[in-house]
This record gives sequence, structure tokens and C-alpha cells, in this order.
Amino acid sequence: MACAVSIILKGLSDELALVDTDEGKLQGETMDLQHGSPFVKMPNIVSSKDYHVTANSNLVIITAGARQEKGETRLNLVQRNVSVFKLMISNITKYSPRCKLIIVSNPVDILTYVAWKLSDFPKNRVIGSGCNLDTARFRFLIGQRLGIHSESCHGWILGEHGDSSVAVWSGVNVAGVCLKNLNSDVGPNTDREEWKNVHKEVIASAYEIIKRKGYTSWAIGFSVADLTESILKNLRRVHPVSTIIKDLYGIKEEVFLSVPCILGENGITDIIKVNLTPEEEACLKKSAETLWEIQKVLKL
Ligand SMILES: NC(=O)C1=CN([C@@H]2O[C@H](COP(=O)(O)OP(=O)(O)OC[C@H]3O[C@@H](n4cnc5c(N)ncnc54)[C@H](O)[C@@H]3O)[C@@H](O)[C@H]2O)C=CC1
Ligand SMILES: CC(=O)C(=O)O
Repeated sequence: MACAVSIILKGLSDELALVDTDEGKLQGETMDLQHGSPFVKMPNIVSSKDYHVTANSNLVIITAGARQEKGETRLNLVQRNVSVFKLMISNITKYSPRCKLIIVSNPVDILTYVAWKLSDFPKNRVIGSGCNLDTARFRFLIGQRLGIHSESCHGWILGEHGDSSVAVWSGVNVAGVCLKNLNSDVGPNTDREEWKNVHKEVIASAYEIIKRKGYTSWAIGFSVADLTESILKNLRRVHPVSTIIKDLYGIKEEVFLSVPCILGENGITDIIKVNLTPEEEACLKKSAETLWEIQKVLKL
């Protein structure tokens, strides 16, 4: 619903279709959104348990499935959500064979792989929301430390969404002034300014929010609407989203991890190869191995 509301408020399309297995909740949410119609520019908000309501979608955003309990890892959700994906993907592709897919459900990198396999779509049309949210958290926290708006704080979190994400300290900058040039030790344990705590806080974010309110919603909603805008308006902006990275950074398996990707009307058209330090590259490889260990035994 946070994704839906964020997209509606930006007026990004003329129709939004919602699907959920919980029919009562779906109808309630739909009516509640429809009654706000005089205040937004989204003329058609429709919903159904049946996927026919999604026919000919340009973009399908998948947020369905189990969410983490307090303290539970994202990876722990994998089996439950693979079952949900088996039911969903065939219906989505039947009604919208040319759509782009944005996967949000967790573990998002693995489920993006699952959606790619089950849909048989080309890789450019299967996008995981990945580290778009982690990067937003990173920029917010850097901004808080520096007293500068997060939009002006540049930096990237790449790799796995969540626990093994990689902070690319070499790229952190404000107005082109690199933090690394001011503090050559930024990132590692030896850094007396302890910038590494910012990355630790990014990783802990979801756990901390879930501990307090039971789930995360608003920031992922805003961030998915931002991805949606790049795709529907063909903006060709660069976002850290999850895509297949086989043959990059020495990774040999079919795993999806976040790297900077150019997003437009054809989905992911290009990726930007960031120069990583040997330590960062090793972290990325380790994430790829962890994900592959889980993926290789999945029955799809
Ligand atoms: N990638 C990211 O950054 C984020 C990912 N998430 C993930 O998104 C997922 C959803 O989280 P919440 O919205 O908080 O959970 P929620 O429990 O509020 O909503 C999940 C919805 O999925 C529906 N559903 C279950 N099976 C379905 C099926 N087969 N077909 C259609 N609908 C089905 C449920 O009825 C429910 O309404 C979780 O996996 C969560 O971890 C949440 C926040 C951020
Ligand atoms: C739930 C989740 O993946 C997040 O908020 O990062």
C-alpha cells in the first residue's frame, strides 16, 4: 500500500490495479484509495483477486508474501515466498507478457532470480528493488552526520539488499568532494571518525524498524515510486537495483545483486561498472556465494 500510495501521489499512470489473495482487505484498501480520487490524478484504481485486472500492464510491482518477524532474517523467508511466486508469476506473464517486473518481496535478490527464471523474461525486464532503499538510508544517515540534505550526499550501497551489503566508501562525496580525500581511512575499523557505523546502521535499519512498528513501509514505498518514475517516464536515471551480475567482478553464478543500473522504458538497459577495492569486491563475491548456496537447491 505504501508503494501504491507513493505512485498515486506522483500521478505516474492513469490506471493502478491491485491484486491480493486477502479479498476483504483488498476491497477495503481499494475503496479507501478510490474515495481520495478528487485529490489525486489517478483516474482508475481497480482491484481483484483475479489477475485479469492487471491485463496489459506496462509495469508490475510484486510486494506479496511473508514478511520478517522481529529478529528474523530476510533469507529465512525464501521457501515461503518462492511458493507465492510460483502462483503469481505465471498469472502475471499470461496477462502482461511484455511488462517489466519490479520485485520487492524478500529476500529480494533471490526472488528476483526466481521471477526471472519463472517468467522467462529477458534480464532487462526483471528488476529487484535491491539496494535502492539501502542507498537511500545511507544517504540520509550521511546527511544527518554532515548537516546536509540527503539529496546532496552521494554514495552507493551495492550487493545484497540487507545483511551483506557493500558500502562503496571511495565514491562518497558532496559536490564532487570525496570523503575519502578528507579522511583516507574512511570505512575500515581503523577510522577514528567511525564512518563504518553509518553502514552498520543501514544494515540494522529494517531490524530496528520491525522491532518498533512490525514492518517497514514508507521509505520502500517512496523508493519504489522513484524507480517507477524512471521506467514510466523513460528517464534513464541510474539506480542501485538488483540485476544478474554473472561475469562481473569474477562472479560465475546466476545471482542477482545491486549495481548502478540505467533505468528507462525498456527496464535495465545498461549497468555502470564501479571500480571496487579488493575488499569490496571480496564482499560482493561472498554475498554471491551465500545467495547461490540457497538458489542452487531451490525447486522452481
Ligand atoms: N525489498 C525491500 O526493501 C522491502 C521488502 N519488503 C518485503 O515485502 C513483502 C511484503 O511485506 P509487507 O507488505 O510488510 O507484508 P504484508 O503482510 O503487509 O503484505 C503482504 C501481502 O501479500 C499478500 N499475499 C500473500 N500471498 C499472496 C499471493 N499468493 N498472491 C497475492 N497476494 C498475496 C497478503 O495477503 C498480504 O496482503 C515481504 O516479503 C517483505 O519482507 C518489505 C519492505 C521493504
Ligand atoms: C524489510 C526490508 O527489507 C527493509 O526495510 O529493508
